[in-house]
Amino acid sequence: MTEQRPDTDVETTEIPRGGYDPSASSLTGHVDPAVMAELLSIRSSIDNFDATLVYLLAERFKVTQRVGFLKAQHHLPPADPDREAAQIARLRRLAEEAQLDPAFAEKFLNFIISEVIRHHQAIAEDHGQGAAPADAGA
Ligand SMILES: O=C(O)C(=O)C[C@]1(C(=O)O)C=C[C@@H](O)C=C1
Repeated sequence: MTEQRPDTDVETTEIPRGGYDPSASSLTGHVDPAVMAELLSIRSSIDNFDATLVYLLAERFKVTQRVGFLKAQHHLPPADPDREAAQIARLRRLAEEAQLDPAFAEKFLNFIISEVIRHHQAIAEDHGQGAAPADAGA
């Protein structure tokens, strides 16, 4: 027997759970309805990509948190500049192959890595040892 969902669970408006309105736009009323319909259709794909990015980033931060704990336990410095240089060179190459601006790929990776390093430093401080200097352990 299939379980009945309570009435309160049933979506009664066009705005889905979480209050997100995929049709929110400053262009409403200013654009031909057919153009608006095409725009909304393309935007639904953008929404899927953005959701995927969030999930991917969440998973990346989960694994880098493990690195943060490992580094803190073994008194290793939060940043590894040689590793970063290798990652950036690789991502720039991949970006070129994918017709993505390599400068953007580099900026994006640097942005993520600097946040990871901040997290590593916080983990190290929670372990009561503070952040190790960048060249320590080299
Ligand atoms: O691989 C590491 O050592 C990490 O700490 C992860 C990571 C990354 O986010 O990829 C972050 C900081 C380091 O400078 C290099 C790489």
